[in-house]
Amino acid sequence: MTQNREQTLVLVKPDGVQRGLTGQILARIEAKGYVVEDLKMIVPTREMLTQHYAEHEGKPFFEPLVEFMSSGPVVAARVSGDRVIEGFRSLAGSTEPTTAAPGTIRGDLGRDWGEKVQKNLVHGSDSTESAERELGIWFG
Ligand SMILES: Nc1ncnc2c1ncn2[C@@H]1O[C@H](COP(=O)(O)OP(=O)(O)OP(=O)(O)O)[C@@H](O)[C@H]1O
Repeated sequence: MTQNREQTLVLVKPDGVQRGLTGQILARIEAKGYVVEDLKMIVPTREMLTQHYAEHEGKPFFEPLVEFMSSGPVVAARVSGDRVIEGFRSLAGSTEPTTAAPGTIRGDLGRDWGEKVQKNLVHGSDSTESAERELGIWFG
């Protein structure tokens, strides 16, 4: 059997923390068998977010996204497991919470609020390269 143990960065965004969903979100990660290796709650700086969302700089939702992400505490988790990068993204569901599949974090717990940014509760790294880069930003 191929082993592919990886690490990923999971963020519970300010909407998830503010709505008191951190415990439920972490419970889903653990229930699937992934391991929370490190955990912290911080209000991210604009500098961290500009690095984190570098690929979106210049897009119309970039400014509202940085504002939203720095509007309150975020819970950052370093999570490990075999194929955890794609596994967590599958658990999170697609970007738009209104249409994310039921059974996923975004599909079950999220919706649209008529705002400029999709408040979609969580972030998960999308590749091993992104995970390494993002874990450096959030955990140093
Ligand atoms: N078209 C859009 N309008 C408003 N907000 C958006 C839009 N696209 C993305 N966002 C916001 O920017 C974030 C980053 O976009 P990205 O395309 O990387 O989404 P994702 O990979 O599904 O989510 P994440 O990277 O947060 O896991 C999204 O999670 C969402 O909060």
